[in-house]
Amino acid sequence: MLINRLVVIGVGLIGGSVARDARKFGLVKEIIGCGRGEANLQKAVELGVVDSYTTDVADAVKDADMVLMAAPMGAFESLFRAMKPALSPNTIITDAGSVKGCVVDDAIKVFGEVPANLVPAHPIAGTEKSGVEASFEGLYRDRRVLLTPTEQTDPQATAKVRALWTGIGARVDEIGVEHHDKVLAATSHLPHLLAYGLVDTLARMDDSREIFSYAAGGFRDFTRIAASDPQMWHDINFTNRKAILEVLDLYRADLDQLRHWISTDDSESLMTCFKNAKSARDHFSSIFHAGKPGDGDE
Ligand SMILES: NC(=O)c1ccc[n+]([C@@H]2O[C@H](COP(=O)([O-])OP(=O)(O)OC[C@H]3O[C@@H](n4cnc5c(N)ncnc54)[C@H](O)[C@@H]3O)[C@@H](O)[C@H]2O)c1
Ligand SMILES: O=C(O)C(=O)C[C@]1(C(=O)O)C=C[C@@H](O)C=C1
Repeated sequence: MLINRLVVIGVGLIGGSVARDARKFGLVKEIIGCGRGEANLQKAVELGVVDSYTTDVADAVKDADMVLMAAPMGAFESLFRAMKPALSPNTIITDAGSVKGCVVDDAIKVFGEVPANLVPAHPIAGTEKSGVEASFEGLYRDRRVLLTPTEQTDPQATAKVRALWTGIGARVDEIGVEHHDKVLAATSHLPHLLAYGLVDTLARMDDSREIFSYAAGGFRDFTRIAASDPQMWHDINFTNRKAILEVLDLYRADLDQLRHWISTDDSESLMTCFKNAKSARDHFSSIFHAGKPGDGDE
């Protein structure tokens, strides 16, 4: 058995999906859920996603082999504080958060250094749905998971977290914390910001929301992710502020360029941009296997 007692803090889409597969693949003996919303945790027990739950973080982690933090990024510092008095030095702490630098920073704030058994991780898979009822088996099959161990991280702890993810079918890579946050700002955080921004702009153009009656597949594909949980994305934008602002500024300049080409009838430049973008998007489709809920290319 890889893990005797797994504690999942935040049993939502991501934590719930890991728990389902960890059980299905026989990687864990016991799963304890922990969080704030009792109704969600009760549902998690009813669905068989966790064996039991508690809303007391210290109580949850005290005899854990591994703790998986799958709550919004803004909760991490207070979760570290709450678990600190009860943590055994043998307990591995890992997470599924979308930003990695803040996990390391929050850990240093609370523990005074990066604990040797902290293995920050990020599964690059999800959907726009949230809560345990949105969790499902197979979310991580053939999906990438990025581990960002630090120089202080014990390689045995990293190996165990890697074994959890590969055991549920994911493809695991290791990457530096800063590089992770820059790349994800560009490929995940900026698209979500733009989708939220566009839908809000259109909603404010038309109080009656009549405009949406005439929208179809293009609008749906561009904006699916604006249906994601606002708290989660609020936290991501503030915890990865620097990298997001950098790529947002780059995109703003390019938007101005697009505007300029249209206003000056620069057909060649606009066409070159669209052809480049199509070629890059076709390449992405060829390396990304779609076909799961949320993939958008179905
Ligand atoms: N949704 C995605 O596509 C996706 C993909 C990869 C990683 N992530 C990351 O995974 C984490 C969880 O996202 P999710 O989509 O499962 O969200 P979710 O809303 O489905 O689940 C989050 C859970 O955390 C609980 N929670 C909220 N505040 C808490 C607190 N202070 N203490 C304890 N529990 C708390 C909520 O009750 C909920 O059950 C986030 O950090 C997110 O950035 C999300
Ligand atoms: O498919 C979706 O709905 C997602 O938003 C998943 C997605 C992304 O691809 O940007 C969102 C946040 C993550 O941290 C990882 C994956």
